[in-house]
Amino acid sequence: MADESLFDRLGGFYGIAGAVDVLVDRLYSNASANANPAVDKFHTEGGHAGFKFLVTAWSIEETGGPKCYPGRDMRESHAHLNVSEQDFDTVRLEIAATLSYVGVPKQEHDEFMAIIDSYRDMVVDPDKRIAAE
Ligand code: HEM
Repeated sequence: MADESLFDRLGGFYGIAGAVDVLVDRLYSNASANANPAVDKFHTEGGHAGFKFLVTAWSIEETGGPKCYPGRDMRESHAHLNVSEQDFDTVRLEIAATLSYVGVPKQEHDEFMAIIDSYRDMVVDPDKRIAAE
């Protein structure tokens, strides 16, 4: 139904948790993401299951599901990572590829990617931000 939330249209808890399961596995072994030493360190130290939980809860809340995200805000949780525009594009590409891989239709794909893009300025380090033309 057109008035269903994005959360519902993505398959609710099970659909979102399933997509994040695939996404985080891909990110942990993504050589381009791990070219950022701070990201590589986090991935090497583990915390795989907890990270999947936080990204799942964030995605549930952002797409109109129940308020259940207990983590830090996006600026605070990425401040120490020196994320460049290129780093963001790497993660963005994995998110888009994962949505495609798990079969999310175009409408829902575009809506979810618009949410991701709205956080770019909070995640990219202010010193590495490339001003929009
Ligand atoms: C809009 C895009 C992004 C979303 C929605 C997102 C989501 C999240 C969430 C929910 C957390 C957990 C926050 C917490 O610990 O309380 C987190 C942490 C983290 N994110 Fe992201 N992230 C995004 C972009 C990125 C990018 C571009 C990178 C790397 C280039 C990245 C790498 C990490 C790492 C390494 C952590 C763990 C930091 C730590 O606890 O030390 N994220 N992210």
